Formats: sequence, C-alpha cells, structure tokens
Amino acid sequence: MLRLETLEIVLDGFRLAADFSVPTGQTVAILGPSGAGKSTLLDVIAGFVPAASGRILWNETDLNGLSPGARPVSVLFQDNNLFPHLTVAQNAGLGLRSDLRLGPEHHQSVMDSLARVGLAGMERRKPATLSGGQRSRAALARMLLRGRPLMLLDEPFAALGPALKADMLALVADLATETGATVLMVTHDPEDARAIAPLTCLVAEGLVQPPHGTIQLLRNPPPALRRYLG
Ligand SMILES: Nc1ncnc2c1ncn2[C@@H]1O[C@H](COP(=O)(O)OP(=O)(O)OP(=O)(O)O)[C@@H](O)[C@H]1O
Repeated sequence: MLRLETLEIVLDGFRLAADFSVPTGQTVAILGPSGAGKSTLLDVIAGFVPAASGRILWNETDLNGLSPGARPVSVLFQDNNLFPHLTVAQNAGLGLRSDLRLGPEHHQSVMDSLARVGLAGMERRKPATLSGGQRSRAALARMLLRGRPLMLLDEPFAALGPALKADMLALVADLATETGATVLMVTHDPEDARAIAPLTCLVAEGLVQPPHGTIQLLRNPPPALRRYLG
C-alpha cells in the first residue's frame, strides 16, 4: 500500500497537502487544473523533489530520504526519456542496469519485454526512427524491466492521437494487471481516467483529495472539478 501521511510540499510560494492511502494494485488518475501540483506530487513520491513534512510510506517503509533509484518507483514522462544515441534494446535495457552491462539472461529479458509491448523486430532501431506510439512502447518496456511495484505516469500519452492513446492506455492497464503494479497517472483528460483508473484523486486549491470512484466523481463533480472541466 502507498500511504501519504500528512504530506506537505512547499516550493517557494506553492503549497500542496496530501493525506490518504492507495491500495496495492490500484490504478489512480490524478486530475486537476494546470499548476495545481499534479507533476510535483509525482516528483515528490519519486524522490526528485523533497517533501517539506510528513511521510511517504510504501508497505510501511518510509521513502523520505531514499534516493530516486532506491525507491520502489519507476516514472514515465511524456517525452519518454529515451536516449537518442542508444538502440531500442539498449534504452529498454537501462531498466535492468544503468551501466548496460547485460549478460545473456538480461538480453533475453529485454527481447521478451520488447515483444510484450509490440516492438519485436525493432530492437536495433534508434528512437528517432520510431513513431510516437513506438517510443512510448519502448519506454514501457524499460519500465517493465525495472520491475518496480509503483508506476508513476506523468501525462505519458498526451501527444498521441485518440486511437493510439487508447491503445497505449489499454497496454498500461494490461501491464499493471500482469505485474500487480500500483499506478498513479497524471492526466488532463477525464476520458483517460474513465478508461483505466477506477479511482481518481482531484488536485486543486492546495490539496490532493483522497481517491474517489472515477465514474461517480465525473458524474457528480465537486465544484473544483466542475470548474476545471468547464
Ligand atoms: N522547482 C520548483 N520550484 C518552485 N516552484 C515550482 C517548482 N516546480 C513546480 N513549481 C510550482 O509548483 C506549482 C505546481 O506545478 P506542477 O507542474 O506540479 O502543476 P501541474 O498540476 O502538474 O500543472 P500542469 O497540468 O500544467 O502540468 C506551479 O505553481 C509551479 O510553478
């Protein structure tokens, strides 16, 4: 279980508070206005930004003070964070070892993960030769290989067209089910939440609200969400 316990984030004039739990294996959408703090929340959980106070617990372990690499977390950003000079297989392989010293068993895992995300046969390609969707798939393969139980997605598919985005969301949902991962996904699109996240946290007015049922929340939005949805 992920627990944010009286968590407070303070950055210059910006403040954000959170106090709730997410059960293991759940997929939660993080929805809210621009500048509300959605990305900052993920950055704090991932360890890129320190919390001002409170605890971030993963199965009773406090993550505060652990470096990003030591946390049970992998992050997928919109730009996919692929290295242009590395092949698809090498980019994925970074999920296993950051120095890319991979043995034969690692190579097999890389091939398996690329096949799982639909990139079989593209192992030797460079990111620049891939479509946007294929780049997202390569980043997902790396995430699979990292094998971390907490997946943080920051608007990963915002640049993709609707059909491709739907495919990628379905792939994320399948991978989360297969691996039992807990997923927090920042999105601007309520339809993304509806598609794969049974629960949604609304971020607005300095507060990350505890997860609510997505369908119920969107059917009967509180004032802050109604303002955001327009
Ligand atoms: N390193 C930082 N130092 C100071 N303020 C910051 C820093 N990073 C983010 N902020 C501020 O924190 C607030 C929240 O930003 P954040 O990017 O988390 O919002 P968001 O909800 O993800 O927005 P968007 O939907 O537009 O991506 C903003 O006011 C931003 O300017």
